[in-house]
Amino acid sequence: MSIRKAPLTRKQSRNGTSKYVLERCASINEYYDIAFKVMLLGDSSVGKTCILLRFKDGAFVGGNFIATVGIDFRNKVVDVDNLKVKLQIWDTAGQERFRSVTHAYYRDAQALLLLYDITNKPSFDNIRAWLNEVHDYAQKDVVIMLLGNKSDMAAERVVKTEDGEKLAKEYGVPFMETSAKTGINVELAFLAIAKELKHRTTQQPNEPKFQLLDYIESQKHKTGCCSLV
Ligand SMILES: Nc1nc2c(ncn2[C@@H]2O[C@H](COP(=O)(O)OP(=O)(O)OP(=O)(O)O)[C@@H](O)[C@H]2O)c(=O)[nH]1
Repeated sequence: MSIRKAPLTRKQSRNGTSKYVLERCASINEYYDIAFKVMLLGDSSVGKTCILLRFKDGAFVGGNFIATVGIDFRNKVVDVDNLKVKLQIWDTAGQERFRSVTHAYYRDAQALLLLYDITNKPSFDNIRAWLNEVHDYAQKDVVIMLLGNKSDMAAERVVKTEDGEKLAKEYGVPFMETSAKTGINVELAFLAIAKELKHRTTQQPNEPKFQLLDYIESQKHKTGCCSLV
């Protein structure tokens, strides 16, 4: 196995924004062109681990709930416009007692997926507190996406789709409802993030900016009226 191109890696600039430079990859075992770090955040039991495992392995690992201790990660390489994009996805513990551990990782993340559970109102109400943490600890130009998970549990829903949309609009971030159980919108969420990060990195000055919200909308129309929510 060989590396097709030198991967791009992030360099932190003084004003807190990130820049990417071409660097030779040391390992010959990793077949990718660009690598990004993505973090999953949200209250305990909203489904962060299940969303990650659904994306990584294409399966729902439900059943007994085992809370994440500290932090864990998985890699997945996806194709974006003929480039191999490696997403290193950090799964954080939602429990309060691990917060100081996870804060240390925010700074390295280029994207954050912020989850709540549509059957758990406090997990939605806490999104504002999570966004405050993001503001305090993450890079200024970090890509954020809001996900309302467990959309398969319609009978137990307590957070309306419109409330998720409204909150996302208020903060200017994309929003989708997902289900780690059925898999709906899980791949799309990660692919949209990968596309956004790839375009930010490789965009030429004369190229039009990639529109993340428009991309998500267009995928929604491709796959039917309600596939994103
Ligand atoms: N029905 C349904 N159940 C889900 C879904 N996602 C997760 N669950 C269940 O919710 C519980 C918690 O899921 P986890 O993925 O472990 O939650 P977490 O956010 O990683 O929790 P912490 O590790 O404590 O932060 C488990 O019992 C899962 O089976 C989903 O989309 N639908």
